[in-house]
Amino acid sequence: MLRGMSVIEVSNLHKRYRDKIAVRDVSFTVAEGEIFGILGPNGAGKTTTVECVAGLRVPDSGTIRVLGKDPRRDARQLHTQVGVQLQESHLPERLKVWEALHLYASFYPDPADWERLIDEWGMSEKRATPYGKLSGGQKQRLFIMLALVGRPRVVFLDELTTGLDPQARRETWGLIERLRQTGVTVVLVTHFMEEAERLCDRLALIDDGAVVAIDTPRGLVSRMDSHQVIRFRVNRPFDEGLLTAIPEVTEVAHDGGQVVVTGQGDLLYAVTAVLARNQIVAADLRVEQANLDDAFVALTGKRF
Ligand SMILES: Nc1ncnc2c1ncn2[C@@H]1O[C@H](COP(=O)(O)OP(=O)(O)OP(=O)(O)O)[C@@H](O)[C@H]1O
Repeated sequence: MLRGMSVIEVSNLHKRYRDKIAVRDVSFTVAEGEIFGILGPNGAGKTTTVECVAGLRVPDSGTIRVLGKDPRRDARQLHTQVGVQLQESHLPERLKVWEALHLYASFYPDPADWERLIDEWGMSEKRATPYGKLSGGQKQRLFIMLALVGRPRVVFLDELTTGLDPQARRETWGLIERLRQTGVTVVLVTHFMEEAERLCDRLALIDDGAVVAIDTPRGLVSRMDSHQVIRFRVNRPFDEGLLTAIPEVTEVAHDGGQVVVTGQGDLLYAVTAVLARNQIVAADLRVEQANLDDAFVALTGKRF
């Protein structure tokens, strides 16, 4: 869903490193206030794309506008409006949380009140803790705060939750959802489907340096709605022809003791009606809903 004007416009981005084409042809726009995900497997070209858009790398061709400006030519003007948290960021081990924020705040003419940021991001108790003593999740919080201390309008977050345990990852997701409420536009690079599904308003699926699809998570998954899977166990042997004769059914298979029926349309109703009519009891019945994983596989023919 587009909420406002485009704050990022990328057209036909291309970038190679010597003989390796990292980004073949990437185009997308990001609207103000969106959380826009760039999702793809390792090596797909996500980081290179974001580094070009953030003005940290020079593309070989293509055009990029961030808040109407060129990230390289207008770097000085954009500096105060764009916050970046890069993959595998590091700080000196002994630098304390407050010192890092104090230092970063000094880079901006009109920084956020970083004492308040510390409170808002639940780091008051860690205020005087050195970077090297923070947990993975706390380090990520600090990096988000550092990306926000210049009061940016656009924030790039690259692989924010990679390396975090599931609980810390979920906590970080909660924090990013809070970012949404501040109205800041977020570009989130990730290779976690679940993360993209939960957080992003829209997503660009990237594979092998090119955009495969751009849509809302729901929109991407709904492309898969024509493909449903039902699993169940039966109380007695039965004639499979009963199921294959159903127009909605495309395939009937077995997985261990389970019957696995694939099909489309109102598959669940059609299958359960036939089973009931034939006095077959379906136990442990489960409908598998398509997710982003399935969408990615269907769109690229690959698994993450
Ligand atoms: N500085 C570089 N020099 C040469 N090749 C590079 C460089 N940086 C990236 N690459 C290659 O370009 C391709 C795209 O890399 P990129 O880091 O943009 O992908 P990614 O989708 O962010 O992957 P990951 O999730 O692993 O970070 C990869 O094949 C990578 O090996």
